[in-house]
Amino acid sequence: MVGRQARVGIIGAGNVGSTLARRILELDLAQVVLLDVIPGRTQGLALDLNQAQAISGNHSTILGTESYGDLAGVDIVVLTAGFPRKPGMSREDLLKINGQLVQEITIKAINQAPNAVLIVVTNPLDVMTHLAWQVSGLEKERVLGMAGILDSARFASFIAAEMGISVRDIRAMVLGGHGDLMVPLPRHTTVNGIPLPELLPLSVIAPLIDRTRNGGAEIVSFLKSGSAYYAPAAATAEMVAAILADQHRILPASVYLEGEYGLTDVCMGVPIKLGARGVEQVIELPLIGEELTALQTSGANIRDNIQLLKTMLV
Ligand SMILES: NC(=O)C1=CN([C@@H]2O[C@H](COP(=O)(O)OP(=O)(O)OC[C@H]3O[C@@H](n4cnc5c(N)ncnc54)[C@H](O)[C@@H]3O)[C@@H](O)[C@H]2O)C=CC1
Ligand SMILES: O=C([O-])CC(=O)C(=O)O
Repeated sequence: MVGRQARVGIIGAGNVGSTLARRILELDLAQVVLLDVIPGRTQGLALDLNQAQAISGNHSTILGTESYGDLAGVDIVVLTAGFPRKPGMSREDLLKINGQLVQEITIKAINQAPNAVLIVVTNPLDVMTHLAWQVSGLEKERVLGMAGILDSARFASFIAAEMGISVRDIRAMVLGGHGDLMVPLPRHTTVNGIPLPELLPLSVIAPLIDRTRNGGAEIVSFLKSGSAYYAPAAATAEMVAAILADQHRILPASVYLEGEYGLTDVCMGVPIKLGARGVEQVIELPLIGEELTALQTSGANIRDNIQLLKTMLV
C-alpha cells in the first residue's frame, strides 16, 4: 500500500460516528470520509477535525459529505447511522426503524466500495449485522458487528474497580448477542493469566456480570437522550486498526455463524481472528454445559429477531 493511505468511510455522524472519526484521526490510522443526511453537519465537523489535526501534527484528513459517491473505493465502511434508544427502551425496540435504514444504506455503500470490509455498529447489533451481510451480498468474512470488545471492556472496568487493580492486567471475555442475553465468561476472563474465579468468589462476580449485561442501559439512564459513544467508538477503532494493519488480533465480534457453537444462519459475538481480509477464523472455545447453553439461548433469541425483522421490512 505504498503511496496510498487507507480510507475509512463512516456513515452516520452522530455521537458514535463523529467520535470514531476523531479517534481514527488522532491515531493517524486512515483518511476518513464521514457521511450523514443532515445537510452541512459533516462538512462542519470535517473542518473542525482537520483544524485539530493541524494542532496534533497528524497527517490524516477527513472529508465530510452527503454523497455516497465519496465513499468510492474506501477500504472499510463503518455503519453507525441509526437511532439510539431512550431510557426504558430495549435495543430490539429499534429493530424496524434501524432495519429500514441499514437495508438502504448498506446497499448504497457497498455499491461504491464493493471490496470494503463492513463493520456494523447500529443496534440491535447482531440482527443489523445479519441484515447488512444479507443485503450486501458480501462473503461472510467481510461483515462484522462491533459489540464484544465494548462489552468485554465494560466487564473489565467493573472487575478492575471491584478488585482495586489496573484494568490493563484484565483480559475479559464477553460473547453472545449484544443484548440482555449477552454471555460474560468468568472462566475465560483472566487477571494477568489467572482465571477470575480463582481470585473472586462467584457471589462477587455475579453482580459484575449483571452490571455488564446492563452496561448500555445504565449509561442511557444517565444520559436520558442517546447512548454511550466514547467506549463504542474506541472499540470500533480497535477493529479498524486490526484490519488496516492486518494485525491478526483475537477479538470478540459479531459474525455470521455456520455451525460454530451449534448455531447456523445467525450473527452473534464470538472470538475471531481479525486481519486485513476481515474474519480469518472463528475460534471455538471449550465451553462447559451452562456456558454453551447460555450462548445458544442468546443465539436463538437473535434468530427470532431476524425472523421478526423479515416481517417488518418491505
Ligand atoms: N454496537 C454497539 O455496541 C453500539 C451501538 N450503538 C448504536 O449506534 C447507533 C448510532 O448511535 P449514536 O451515534 O449515539 O446516535 P446519534 O443519534 O448520535 O447519531 C446517528 C446519526 O445517524 C444519522 N443518520 C440517520 N439516518 C441516516 C441515513 N439514512 N444516512 C446517513 N446517516 C443517517 C443521523 O443524522 C445521526 O447523525 C444507534 O443505533 C445506537 O444504538 C451505539 C453504541 C454502541
Ligand atoms: O445501550 C445502547 O443502546 C447502546 C449500546 O449498544 C451500548 O452502549 O452498549
